[in-house]
Amino acid sequence: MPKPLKSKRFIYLAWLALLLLSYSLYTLFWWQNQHILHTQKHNQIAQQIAQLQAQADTVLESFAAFQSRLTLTQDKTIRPFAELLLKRNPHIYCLQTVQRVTHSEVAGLERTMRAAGYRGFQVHDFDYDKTRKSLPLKVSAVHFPIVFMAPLPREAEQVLGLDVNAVHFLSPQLQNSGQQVKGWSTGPFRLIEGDIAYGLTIPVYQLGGQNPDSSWPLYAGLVIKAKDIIAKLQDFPPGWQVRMEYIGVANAAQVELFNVRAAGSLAWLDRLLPQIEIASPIASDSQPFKLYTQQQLRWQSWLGMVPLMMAAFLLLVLLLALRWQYSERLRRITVQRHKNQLHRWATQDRLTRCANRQNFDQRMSIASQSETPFTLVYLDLDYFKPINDQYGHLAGDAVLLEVAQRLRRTVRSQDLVARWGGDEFAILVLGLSDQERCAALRQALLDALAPPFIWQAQTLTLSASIGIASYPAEAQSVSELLQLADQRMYRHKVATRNREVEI
Ligand SMILES: Nc1nc2c(ncn2[C@@H]2O[C@H](COP(=O)(O)OP(=O)(O)OP(=O)(O)O)[C@@H](O)[C@H]2O)c(=O)[nH]1
Repeated sequence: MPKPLKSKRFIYLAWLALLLLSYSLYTLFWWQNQHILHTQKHNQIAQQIAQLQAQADTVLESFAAFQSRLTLTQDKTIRPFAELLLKRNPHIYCLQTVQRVTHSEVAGLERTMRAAGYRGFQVHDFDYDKTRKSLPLKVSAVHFPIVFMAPLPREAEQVLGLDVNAVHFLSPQLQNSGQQVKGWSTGPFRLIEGDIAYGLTIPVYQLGGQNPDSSWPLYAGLVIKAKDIIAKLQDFPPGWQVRMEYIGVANAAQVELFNVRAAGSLAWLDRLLPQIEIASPIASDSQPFKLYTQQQLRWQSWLGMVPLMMAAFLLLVLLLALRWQYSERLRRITVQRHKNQLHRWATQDRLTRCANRQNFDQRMSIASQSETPFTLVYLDLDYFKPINDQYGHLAGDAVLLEVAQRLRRTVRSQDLVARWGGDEFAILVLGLSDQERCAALRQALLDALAPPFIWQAQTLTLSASIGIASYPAEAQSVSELLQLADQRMYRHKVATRNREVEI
């Protein structure tokens, strides 16, 4: 049959569509979830870096405050303090002081430092030659020698007094530092040993010190290696890439501080999935950096929740199947109830719930065809019309219902009581044919109707005329039987009337 096949195909398609929809929703939910998780992790990293920056600022400020009470030649006092600070903040690579001197003052500074105990003190250029030896000092108006405070480099004699004048990342700020009162960060630069680092510098307000040319003569500085920042960050899950860029000056020579990928390889299938990318500035006045995080999404995380999803889907299917089965059962029950009702309406009288005339006719023909002897009792209520007229139709209905119940109570369960129409009833009594028993039945019926019926505090008297005829003893056919019973009932009615008239 083409119809069920079509609807079956529709059901399969509907399920497929539902499955696809569920997986699409699941993927959307997963994407959202991954985005939230990524944002949380990104913020966590940004917060960790901001904390390191705040620590670096504090260290530098305390170092500068300490230095403000001392001169550079008193570095024997400064150095232990600087070492202590570094011990407590291992992510800081080194602490240093930077002095601003004019070209003519360089020789004087070298003399003072040598006299203070640094016999090899000499101001060099910042750059090294191929053998890693410092280059001689270039001639320029102002120099910025660096004195390393902690840790003390191995070749201290050689390193002490390096000049940062030529250093692209520091020089411009130092030159203009007359206006600077706050600390500032350098862009990223490569240390001599190859690591990427960045520096922080802050003017030292020397108490009672000289300030000959309105520029700050002394600065405190520190250096942080990028890899020390990375070491402080938590491990990144596979598929992650974290990058930090300097955003302080637009034309900085090097902007990237670090760019790390998480360990662990990705499956080639993962590359089919999209990536999540977030960028945010790191909140710090002196250290303008921007953090970028990128994550290659992985099938592994997508599959992670699939069993749960499958379970939810199967549960849904199960619930729908149960619901369908339940509604199918409900539908069948409703159809059956409907059929029963239709059957009742076809065979029963609506008011009295007795059999109706068609049903009664059918039962009589069945009995006559199977040659079962039976008796027909035909009963017509007396003076029913006046009840209707006097008390109304509702009273008449109540009387008809009461009569039907009394008749049913009087006969056996296998006998059939029917409402013939109006105020007429018929009873089919199977197997009854002898005269005496018929007379007894008539009397029983009259007795059943005899008690008065109380309707809304009104006492109503019930009586009926009864005609009885037996098949096949007294009639050859059903119609003959009906006629005979009717005649006898009528005769009974007339006789009753005459008696009443006589009385
Ligand atoms: N309340 C009610 N009245 C009905 C119903 N069907 C028929 N009747 C009424 O029953 C009455 C029957 O008429 P009759 O048989 O002449 O009334 P009756 O007073 O019993 O007359 P007799 O048989 O000569 O005693 C009519 O007035 C009909 O309107 C019904 O379903 N409900």
